[in-house]
Amino acid sequence: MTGASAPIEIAGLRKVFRQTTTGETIVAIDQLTLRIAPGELVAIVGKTGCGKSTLFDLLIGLEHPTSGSITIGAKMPYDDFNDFRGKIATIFQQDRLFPWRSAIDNVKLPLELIGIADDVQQERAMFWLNRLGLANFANAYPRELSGGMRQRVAIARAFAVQPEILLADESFSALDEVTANDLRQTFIDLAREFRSTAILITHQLEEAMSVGDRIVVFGKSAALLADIRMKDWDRSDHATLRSAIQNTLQMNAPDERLKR
Ligand SMILES: Nc1ncnc2c1ncn2[C@@H]1O[C@H](COP(=O)(O)OP(=O)(O)OP(=O)(O)O)[C@@H](O)[C@H]1O
Repeated sequence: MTGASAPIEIAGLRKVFRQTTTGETIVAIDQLTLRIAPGELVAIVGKTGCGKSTLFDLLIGLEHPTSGSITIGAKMPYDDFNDFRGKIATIFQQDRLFPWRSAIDNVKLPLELIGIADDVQQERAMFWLNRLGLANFANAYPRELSGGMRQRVAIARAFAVQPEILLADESFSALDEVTANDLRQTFIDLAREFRSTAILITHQLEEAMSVGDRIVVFGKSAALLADIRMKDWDRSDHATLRSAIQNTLQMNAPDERLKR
C-alpha cells in the first residue's frame, strides 16, 4: 500500500437542506475552507447538528454541495464517484456488518465490489483479520462476536480496500471505555503505518486530543472555530487546551488561548 498521495481541498463549501415537512431551509455547512494533507490524522469536534456528518456525506460522494467544492487529486467525490471506489473507507458507530456473512466474508465484500480477484480477496481479508487479532474468528458470524470484535471486523474491512482516506464517524463511542481506547489506538497505529489520511468525528474531547496531528473545532454550520496543531502544545499545556476547546464549543466562538 502506498498511502494517500493527494490532499483534501475543501473550498467555500456550502450545503443547504430544505426540510420536506416544514419547507424550512437549514444551512448545514456554510463556506467551509479547509486543507487536509496526505497522511494527516485529523479529529473534528463540534456540537450535535453542526454539520460533521454532512461533511462526511459530501466526502464520500453521497451528497452534492450547494456551492463550493471538495477536491481530492483534481477530482470531486460527488462528481467522479467511480474514481473513488476503494479509495475512501468509512467506519461508523454501528459496525454495519451483514449478519448473514461470516467475518471474513464481510471483509471481502468491498473487495468483491471493486473487482479484486478471489485469491487476493482471501489473502487480504485474512491479513487484515489477523492484524486486528481475529484470525481465529474468520468464520464466525457477527452474532457470535462481541461488539468490540464486530467493530474490529469493520476496521479490517475498511483497511482491506487499502484506502487513501479513512473516515471514522463516532466509531468507538458505542463501546466501553477500555475497548474503545484499545480500538482507537489500533486504528491510529494502522492509519499511521499505512500512511492513510484519517478524519475522525467525535463528541469526546479526550478522544480528539489523543488522535494525533490536528483538532478542527466546528461551530454552527461547520464554522471553523479553531484549527489546532497538537505539535504546538506540550503535554503540560493539555489542561489549558482542553479548557480552551470546551470554552470554544460552549461560546460558539474561538477562545483567545487557542491563538498561537
Ligand atoms: N437530509 C437532510 N435533510 C434536511 N436536513 C438535514 C439533512 N441532513 C442533515 N440535515 C440537517 O443539517 C444539520 C447538520 O446535520 P449533521 O447530521 O451534519 O450534523 P452533525 O454535526 O453530524 O450532528 P450529530 O453530531 O448529531 O451527528 C442539522 O440541522 C440536520 O438536521
